[in-house]
Amino acid sequence: MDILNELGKIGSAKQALAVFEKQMDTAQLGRISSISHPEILKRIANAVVICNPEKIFINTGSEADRQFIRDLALETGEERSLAMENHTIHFDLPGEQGRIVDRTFYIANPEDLISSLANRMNRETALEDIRANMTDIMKGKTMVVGFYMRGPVGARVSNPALEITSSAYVSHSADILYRNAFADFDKEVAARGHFFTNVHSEGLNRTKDLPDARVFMDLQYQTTYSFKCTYAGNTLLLKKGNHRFAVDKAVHKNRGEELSEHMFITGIRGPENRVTWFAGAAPSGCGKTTTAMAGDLFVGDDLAQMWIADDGSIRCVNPEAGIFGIVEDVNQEGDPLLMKVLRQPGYEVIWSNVLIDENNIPHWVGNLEPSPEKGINFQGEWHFGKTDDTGKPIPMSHPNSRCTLRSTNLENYCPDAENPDGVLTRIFTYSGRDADTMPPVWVARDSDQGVVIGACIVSAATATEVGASGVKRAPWANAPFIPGALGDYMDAQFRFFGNTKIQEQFQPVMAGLNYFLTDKARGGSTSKLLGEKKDVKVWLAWLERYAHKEAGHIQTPIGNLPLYRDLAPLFDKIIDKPYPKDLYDRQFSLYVDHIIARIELQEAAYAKEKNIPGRLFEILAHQKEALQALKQTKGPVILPGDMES
Ligand SMILES: Nc1nc2c(ncn2[C@@H]2O[C@H](COP(=O)(O)OP(=O)(O)O)[C@@H](O)[C@H]2O)c(=O)[nH]1
Ligand SMILES: C=C(OP(=O)(O)O)C(=O)O
Ligand SMILES: [Mn+2]
Repeated sequence: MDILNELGKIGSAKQALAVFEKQMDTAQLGRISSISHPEILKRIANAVVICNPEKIFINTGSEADRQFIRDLALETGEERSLAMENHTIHFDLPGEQGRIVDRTFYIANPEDLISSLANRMNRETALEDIRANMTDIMKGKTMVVGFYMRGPVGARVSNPALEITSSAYVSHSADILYRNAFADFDKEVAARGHFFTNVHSEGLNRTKDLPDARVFMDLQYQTTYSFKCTYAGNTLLLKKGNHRFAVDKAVHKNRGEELSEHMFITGIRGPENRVTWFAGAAPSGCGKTTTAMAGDLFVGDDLAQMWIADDGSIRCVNPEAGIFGIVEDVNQEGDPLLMKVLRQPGYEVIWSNVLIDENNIPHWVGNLEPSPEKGINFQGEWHFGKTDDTGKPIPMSHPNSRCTLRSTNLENYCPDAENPDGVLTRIFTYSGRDADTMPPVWVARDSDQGVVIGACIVSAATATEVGASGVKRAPWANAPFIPGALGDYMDAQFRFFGNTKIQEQFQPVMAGLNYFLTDKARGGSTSKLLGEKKDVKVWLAWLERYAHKEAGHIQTPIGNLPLYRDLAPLFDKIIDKPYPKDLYDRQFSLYVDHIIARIELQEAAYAKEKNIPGRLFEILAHQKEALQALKQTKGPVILPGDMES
């Protein structure tokens, strides 16, 4: 039972056109008449019948249409203009500053296998919930219908998707973050035989309605429903809602041939101007944007869809075309290229949940600029020293404050982002907020070990999820977006990276990265990090040299570690920074008991899941055994030099 159709009852293109004739003016009717695919017309018409908007706007992606949407966002009060031309501020309710994981559900039939890490709701219950909340929800509002491609037009893994929303902020964001494909949409849908549908309304946008807010994903009908919320992670379901559909497709339809990952895509220039492409996973708020921006050639900062091309190489495309990035700690020191877009004129930026001062200038925590004493932020009036109900100081900006901007505005933007053949990707990284265990970089000896690195990411919670806390497992940094069983997803990883179609010269180099190791965990007394943001460039450069067999390594039970004599010159040349040997020793010593505890944590957790490939347990057992043997001879803390052969 398709909920959209069940509630809207529009079963044919003819009925859909009758709805449009009744509800649209001639200009909009003219626009929709260029769409002929009956399924597209039906889904839009059903959404119209259910939500009952006062007006409908078909967004063709023209400059005039973009301007209409920008103006609408100001008119509805969802956005407000700032001092810098083309900059606006949007605030989400204080209680909805991140993804509302507890109110996010997969719509499932009893027989459907849904990830043990996700919420499910049966179809009948979801139907009633959507009926109760979305009927007439757009009364008095303008519904904007947008037609997008998630990925370059013509790319093998790109997916067409509709974004239907009463929020001008959401459609404004969609137009910055995705490729408007109104002109190609009909053709692309016909060629691919599918498209995704997203229906959203913020409703009355009141705190008291937040308990009723929902994010639903219907895998069977590739449709999302979102209501009574505004945060883009909950509402712009072209992003994580449709990412879940793409993951499902990669795992269940094209297993071993395709993957859909929570990864940045960036290129590093190595010696003689060669370009080596990276894709890397990190949980939300753990460094994807930062790493993508550290690259010389930017393609994406959050999502990657990949496939094995006919030449036996792995190709990646970004389903998105912009950044919805965290601004906390973004500053001139660590992020000069992002700062240019944020602080210099000439770019379009939607800010969210930062502090706006009396001169209409945005400010945020960690910008290393002088801070105002007062202003307006995510919780209303703010002044320095203001505390919440519990007496805790309220920060100037919410830790999940964001900026929304187009990739083409970035100085390191690479036009290959639009290449339907993707970028030939050699290096895959996995990272999390790991304060005390893993070194800054280590490389798997083969693809199976690489898959295990991804499976074993552990990370501290961030402000990107409402109510999250503690240190948790974060498999592939993609777990929140894996609809089905983890065992199937893992099997897809082994089959993809181990696919015999991948040619020898294109074999993936798979590595762990950790930017968050602390001084305290390595014998110091402070919680300061043992590195800084700009070091990211060095870790990437070292991996680049390693992939081209121009850097040596130390073999260890967890994988290969860099040599001091390769790193020190890279620190000097790339970021002009001394790299003392004792810092290297602290960063790359193996704290064996910590690592073994991590392995045991993974073994215990995966033992509880069904159908986990045995390969994972073999590799973990082997690592544990080798670590125990090493501990016998070298002790519990092993200097990298003590493992050199
Ligand atoms: N100190 C430090 N902070 C980092 C580093 N990488 C990311 N961050 C901070 O961690 C937060 C999240 O990073 P971001 O790259 O936006 O994460 P994403 O959500 O995965 O894209 C931001 O506040 C960054 O400034 C790093 O290498 N060092
Ligand atoms: C908005 C998101 O992206 P990011 O990984 O940048 O936090 C998210 O995953 O919720
Ligand atoms: Mn990000």
